[in-house]
Amino acid sequence: MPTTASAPVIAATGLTKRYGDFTAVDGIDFEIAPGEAFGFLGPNGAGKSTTMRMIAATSTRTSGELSVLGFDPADHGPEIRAQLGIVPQADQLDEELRVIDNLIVYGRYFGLPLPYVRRRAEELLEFAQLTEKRKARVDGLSGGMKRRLTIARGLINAPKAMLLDEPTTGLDPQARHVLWDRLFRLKEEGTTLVLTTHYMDEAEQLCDRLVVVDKGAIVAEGSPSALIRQYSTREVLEVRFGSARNEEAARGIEGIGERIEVLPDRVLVYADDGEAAMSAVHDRGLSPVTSLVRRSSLEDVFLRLTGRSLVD
Ligand SMILES: Nc1ncnc2c1ncn2[C@@H]1O[C@H](COP(=O)(O)OP(=O)(O)OP(=O)(O)O)[C@@H](O)[C@H]1O
Repeated sequence: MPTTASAPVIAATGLTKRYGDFTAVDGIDFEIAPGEAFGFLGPNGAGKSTTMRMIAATSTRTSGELSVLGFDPADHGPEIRAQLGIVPQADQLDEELRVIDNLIVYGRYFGLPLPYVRRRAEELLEFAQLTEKRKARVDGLSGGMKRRLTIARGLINAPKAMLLDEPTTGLDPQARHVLWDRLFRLKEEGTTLVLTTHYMDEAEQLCDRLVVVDKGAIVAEGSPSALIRQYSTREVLEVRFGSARNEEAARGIEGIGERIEVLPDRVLVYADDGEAAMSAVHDRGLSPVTSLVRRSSLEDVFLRLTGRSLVD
């Protein structure tokens, strides 16, 4: 049955994917509302791409329930794919074709009429800030431009939801910001965005709500700010004593703030007031080589929940 305005765009219950004995996605539950920007945040291998492939009906689930735009992907793959915009992890552009022709050829796959596809392709080039490159061959574009073209291509069929698998992995900081700006605009226009990422800043920038995934399971769910409030302190003091001395120094810091994490290169002191924690460290006669106070982030949430960093 097609979806209604208030029904979730995507809903999963006990969604599971096994490859032989290995469970890549382990009974996850989530619901994504229309117009929401929803993220799967987790490290490499957490099962994010597998989940995206099940949503896009390009991989079958082993068990559980999944509804995408009101359809079951097991039976309605083509109907689902016709209404989704898909941005895979690796750009699959036709490198030898010109920029504009990549959009036109892709639009024709959907059986859309040529005059419509031509008009829409021009609009999307404008959106992707690639109008000046419309006649360039794809193999001459930068990584950021290729990503934007892949996003434009995913929008050719005016999708009800965009699936973006690690949209900015491999891009330099400036290209990431340009891309975030474009995705932010889509979000403002009300497009449902479903994205995977292992970058906490990307999740914080773009997601209204996210699930933190680890080893195929969801370990927490909420808005970025709610997750930070629930699982971390307001601020974090980062102190470095030199790699051989961090463990020993951490013992001297014990009792300051709410919690301490010792990483190979630094000690994190979780405290609502980071400056006060820094004074307390100095009062104990400890003098770190470097110290800084920052706000808590989703990286801290992940560390708290799993004991590991998002990016190795
Ligand atoms: N076709 C497959 N056969 C066997 N194992 C697979 C297959 N596809 C994925 N896996 C395994 O399932 C786990 C989850 O992979 P998945 O690609 O979904 O993770 P991910 O969170 O998207 O990470 P990445 O960003 O590295 O893609 C990994 O351990 C991966 O090796």
